[in-house]
Parts: sequence; C-alpha cells; structure tokens
Amino acid sequence: MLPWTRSLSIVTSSSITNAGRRSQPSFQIFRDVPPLRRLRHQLLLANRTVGFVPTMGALHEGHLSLIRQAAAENTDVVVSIYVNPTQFGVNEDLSSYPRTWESDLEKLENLNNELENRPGKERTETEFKSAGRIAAVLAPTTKVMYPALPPTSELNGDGSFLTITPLARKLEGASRPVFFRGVATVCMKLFNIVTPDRVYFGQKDIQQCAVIKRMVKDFLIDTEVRIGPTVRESDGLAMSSRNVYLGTRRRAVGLVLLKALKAAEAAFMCGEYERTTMLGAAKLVTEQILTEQKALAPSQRALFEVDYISLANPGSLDEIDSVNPATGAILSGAIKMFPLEDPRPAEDCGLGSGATAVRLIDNIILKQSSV
Ligand SMILES: Nc1ncnc2c1ncn2[C@@H]1O[C@H](COP(=O)(O)OP(=O)(O)OP(=O)(O)O)[C@@H](O)[C@H]1O
Ligand SMILES: CC(C)(CO)[C@@H](O)C(=O)[O-]
Ligand code: BAL
Repeated sequence: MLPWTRSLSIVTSSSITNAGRRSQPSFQIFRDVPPLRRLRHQLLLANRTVGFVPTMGALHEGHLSLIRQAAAENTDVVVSIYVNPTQFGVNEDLSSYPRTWESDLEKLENLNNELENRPGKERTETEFKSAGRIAAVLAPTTKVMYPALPPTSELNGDGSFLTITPLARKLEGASRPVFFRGVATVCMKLFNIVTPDRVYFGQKDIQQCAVIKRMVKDFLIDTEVRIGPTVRESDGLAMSSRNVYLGTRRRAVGLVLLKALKAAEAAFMCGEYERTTMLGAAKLVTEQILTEQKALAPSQRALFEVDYISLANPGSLDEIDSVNPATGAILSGAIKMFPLEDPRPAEDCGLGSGATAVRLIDNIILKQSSV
C-alpha cells in the first residue's frame, strides 16, 4: 500500500469540492486558503513533503511532466490553476486565454491513476521513497488572491507588487512590462499559501525560472526551485497553452524560432563562441524563412516578426559578446506570429480563427549552466 494522503484524515470544508465524477476523488480542490493551510499542517505533522506546480491551466504534457517530476521527488503534489490577471498587459490576451477546467481535472485524475499504478520496479530509488501523487488542486478566486484591491494590469496601478529588477526588465520583460511583476507577485502569494518544500517550473519559460530563483534567494523563501526540461511536440515545437491559437499554417512556420536557435547552437558546437557568429547564424534562418513566406500568396503564407534572439549569461541574463564555456550561456528568443491574412475555406486556423497574433518563446541552454 502506497503512502497516499488519502490515508490521512483531511479537514473538510464547504470550500473544498471533489474532483471529477469519481466516487472517491483522488485529490481535493481548494478555492480558499484556510482549508489548504490545514491540509498543509497535517502533511507537515506527518513528515510528508510537498512539491508545488503553479500553472494557468489549459494543461498539456509540459505541465504533466513537471507534476511527474514533483511526484517523484515529494510525497504530495499541489497543482495550482489560476489565470493571473496582473501578469497580462492591458492589451494582452487575458480574456481569451484558454480555460479548460473540466479537461484539466480529467488529465490530473488520469495522471494520479498513472502514478498510483506505476510498477515499483520501474521507479528510481528517489521515486520509490517518495512515490508521490497529486494531493490537492488550488484554484483560487481573484478575490482570494487579491483581497485588498482589484488586480491591475497598469504599470502605475496601485496594489502590493513584487519587482525583481533588472531581470524583469530584460527580454520578455521589455515587451511585456508588467509580466514579471505579476508573475513574482502571484508566485509569492501562492508560495505563502502552499509553503512547498520544492517548486517546479518549466525551462520553456527560462526567464521566469531566473526571476523565481532570484525571488526565492532575495526574499529568503524556504523552498527549492526545480526546473523541468522543455517538453516538445514531435516536430520540436515547444508545447504551450497558447499553441491552440496557431492552426496548421502558422504552426509549421512557427518552428522558425527553434530552427534559428538551433543554428546558433550548431555554430557553438563547431567551436564558434562569438555572439556575432552565433546570432548571425540564427538571423540567417529567420530572414530566409521570412523571405520565403513573403513570396507566397496571402492565402498560403504566415508572416511573423522576431522580437528578440538573445545570447545571455545564465544567471543575470545580461547579453554577452562571447560564451565562456565554464559558465555556458542561454540562447533564447521570441517571435510574434501575425494573424492569418487570408484564411482558406475549411482551413484549420486554430482557436480564434487565426485572427489573433500569437507570441512564441523558446530557448536552448548551452552547456550545463543553471539559471
Ligand atoms: N513545453 C513545456 N515544457 C515544460 N514545462 C512547460 C512547458 N510549457 C509550460 N511549461 C511550464 O508549466 C508551468 C505553467 O505554465 P503555463 O500554465 O503558463 O503554460 P504555458 O504552456 O507556458 O502557457 P503559455 O501559453 O502562457 O505560455 C510553467 O512553469 C511553464 O514553464
Ligand atoms: C508561474 C505562473 C503560473 C504564474 O501565474 C505562470 O506564469 C505560468 O504558468 O508560467
Ligand atoms: N507561461 C508564462 C505565462 C504567460 O505567458 O503569461
């Protein structure tokens, strides 16, 4: 018998609801803070460890891989599903961000079944010791997360916010000025609610990982930040909740970002450590693919704009002129896929009929550097 939380007596509350339609749900759903705090207290008294995976829902294999990792390293996993308004800029996609609550719960149930039924012989020693599973889903309301003032997306708006500068101003932060303020603020709140032993973030959002690591260090938060590798589609596209907006045409062209980063990585592998050479190789790829697309008819093409391609120091994310092999570097980039100009009849244009621009990010870590 595995040491599931089910064997603990759990404090019940009207703010706890059962997951899915199973007669015996495998995890609890918390919408408010006090009942989750009571569960956390019980887990602490029982000497159990908590891994926390914050998400904005619309779960995919990238999220599930982080949960698997958390379950392998802790006895109990808490997953949060909360679309945090303060990390979206005023003109960003907060209202249209995919919300798939029912299927998210189904995926989490299936994952718990998988974790529960995993044969012991397939487990590593660490996994065997913890053999964790999802114990709780935290899906708070915005009133719970922002109890005093309504959340603002305005840069000068009032509220209690955390700013992690200069990290938050670079790269993604340059295009999304309130983004990391919102991420750091909501993560601090979530960490305060869950008080996890370990927190799990995906390498896909590498700057977010750096910001969270800095926040944990600077605010002396008693948790360990663990980074999971980027999970990709079979063609290499990094999984992202926003990929559902792409449709077939933009999805194929969207691979340009990874191709460009790989060209820079290939130059590095050939012993080229200079920025100009490495990023020159990446630029060649984006320019060639954009030229090809521009030559096509509007009903055939997918146009995009490169926001940035960066070669940066892994800790500070400062741009570097050449890679120091001892410290490694982070190659990262962002592109904006423009709305489809002329959708064809019956074409798969993705959610939103191809009318919304889609921002894609990706990165490659050169050498074994940590963020
Ligand atoms: N492809 C992926 N591989 C590994 N982790 C991922 C992947 N995509 C997202 N994550 C991680 O999952 C966590 C929750 O991310 P989030 O809910 O924003 O999903 P997302 O797919 O990144 O959505 P978005 O469209 O907003 O980028 C973050 O730590 C994020 O880095
Ligand atoms: C960490 C996070 C859940 C904070 O809202 C979000 O930025 C995300 O999903 O990456
Ligand atoms: N995955 C990061 C969340 C965002 O882009 O808003």
